[in-house]
Amino acid sequence: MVAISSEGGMSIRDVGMVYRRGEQVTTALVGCNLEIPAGNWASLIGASGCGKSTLLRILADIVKPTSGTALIGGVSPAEARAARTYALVSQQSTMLPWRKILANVELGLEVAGVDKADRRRRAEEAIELVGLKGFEQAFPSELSGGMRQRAAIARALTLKPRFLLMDEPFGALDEITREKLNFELLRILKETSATLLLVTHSISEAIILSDTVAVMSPRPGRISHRVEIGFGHDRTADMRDDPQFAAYEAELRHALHGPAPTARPAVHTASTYATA
Ligand SMILES: Nc1ncnc2c1ncn2[C@@H]1O[C@H](COP(=O)(O)OP(=O)(O)OP(=O)(O)O)[C@@H](O)[C@H]1O
Repeated sequence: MVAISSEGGMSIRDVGMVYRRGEQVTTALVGCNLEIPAGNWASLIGASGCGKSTLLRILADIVKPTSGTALIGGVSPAEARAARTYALVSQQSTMLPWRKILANVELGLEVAGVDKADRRRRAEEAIELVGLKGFEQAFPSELSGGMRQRAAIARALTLKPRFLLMDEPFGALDEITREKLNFELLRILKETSATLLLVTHSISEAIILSDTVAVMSPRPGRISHRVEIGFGHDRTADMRDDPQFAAYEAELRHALHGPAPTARPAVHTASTYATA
């Protein structure tokens, strides 16, 4: 059973987004609705350009919706940003190349004005949580892509965010590293009780990391389908062997691409079976 706290989760209500650049007008989102209770994990999947990142950027207060309301912990994204209740991790999360990993992980705390001893302690804790202990004094260029992404997650975790907004955080990684980080993220989510909204192109990643997978229709994007993933929060790699996992995959594939083409029935004629 998934514990749901009463603190307030994330809420997207009737959100629309129109981008205007000179003459060019792009309707990215229309009438989007999504409720993510506190402590729950949700993913957004959908065709390229359907507005997944736009929804995430609205919650992260990077862009303002042209209509509707977004709430994060019961307050506007701007208020949540000021209160530092959420952290954003994206595929392009960058590490400053001239700073060692520890100093990079401390960066958010430094900007927040946290004193040196406290930020060192919290950065070390986060580094341990993501499994990078021993690499505090390495430069980003000395780490693999997966390790750098873990460092980006550690940096996000130092602020102890109640909400994690993740935009294709593992998109640039190979399959094996990606799966490993999926399960590390699950452990971290359980330990921190954070509420997650993840954008991903991977159906299996969405199932592994979510209580709810929201499917978006092609542009203009809206939430067209939702699948509740009933695996609870005690998940192990074995979940992929559960027949229910395949059923969720099929349902999501169907929601994304329509029904799978049925194989053309083989036509057997007398000559098919003719023997010489
Ligand atoms: N800053 C912007 N100015 C103008 N148009 C934009 C801007 N950002 C996104 N768009 C447009 O809005 C639509 C949705 O883009 P968005 O990046 O949200 O989609 P997405 O589903 O995240 O795509 P992908 O899966 O390819 O990353 C696209 O048509 C895109 O061109």
